[in-house]
Amino acid sequence: MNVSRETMDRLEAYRDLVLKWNKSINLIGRGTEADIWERHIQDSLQLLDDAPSGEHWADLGSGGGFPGLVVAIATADLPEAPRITLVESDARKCVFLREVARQLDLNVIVQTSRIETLAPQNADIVSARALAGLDQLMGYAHRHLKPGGGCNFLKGAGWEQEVRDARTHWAFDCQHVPSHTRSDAVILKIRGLSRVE
Ligand SMILES: C[S@@+](CC[C@H](N)C(=O)[O-])C[C@H]1O[C@@H](n2cnc3c(N)ncnc32)[C@H](O)[C@@H]1O
Repeated sequence: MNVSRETMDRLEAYRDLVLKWNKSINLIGRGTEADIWERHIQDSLQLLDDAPSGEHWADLGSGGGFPGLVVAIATADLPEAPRITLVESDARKCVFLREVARQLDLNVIVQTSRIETLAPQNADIVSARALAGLDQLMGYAHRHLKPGGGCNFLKGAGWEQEVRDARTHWAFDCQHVPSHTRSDAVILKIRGLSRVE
C-alpha cells in the first residue's frame, strides 16, 4: 500500500527498534526477522482500511505491536488519528511498546494487563493477531467493544473451521478478505457480534 514519506520513516524506525529489542525480548520469531517487512509490517498494514479518524481502536495481545502499533504509526498524521490502546500482559513487551510510542510520538496507550481483567475499553474496533482461537477471541473482544463496534482479526489456515466453531456461542456477520502477505491467511471482519443465549 502507498504511505507517505513520514510514515515510511516511522515504519523503518519501528522495524529497526523491533530488530534491536528482539535480541533480548521475544517480539517476533527469530526465523522471521529477515522477512519482517512483509511478514509483520505489511501484514499489519492490511487492516488500515478500517482505521477511520477519531475512533478508539483496541489491539489485544499486541506483543511487539502487530498489528496495533503499525496501525498507530500509519495513522499518526491523520488530522484526527484514532486513539489506540494496546493490551499486553507481558510487562517487558509493554516497556518496548511504550518506548516506541515515545520515540515516534504516537497517540497510543499501553495497558499492561490481562485482557480478561482490564476494565471494558468501549472500543469502536478491536484487532488481534496470533492470540487465540476465534471462539475465545470473540469472548475477549466482546468485553471491550462498544455497541455497534467491529473486530478485525488476522487469521491463518483453518480460519473457516474456526468461524464454524465460533457460531456455537456467537452470532455475527463475517466478511473475509484474502491476505496479500500469506496465501492461507485472511482478514476477518466481524460485525454485529452478540452472544448466543
Ligand atoms: C503469539 S503473541 C502475538 C503477538 C502479536 N499480536 C503478533 O501477532 O506478533 C501473543 C501475545 O499475546 C499476549 N497475551 C496472551 N494472552 C493474553 C491475555 N489474556 N491478556 C493479555 N495479553 C495476552 C502474550 O503475552 C503475547 O505477547
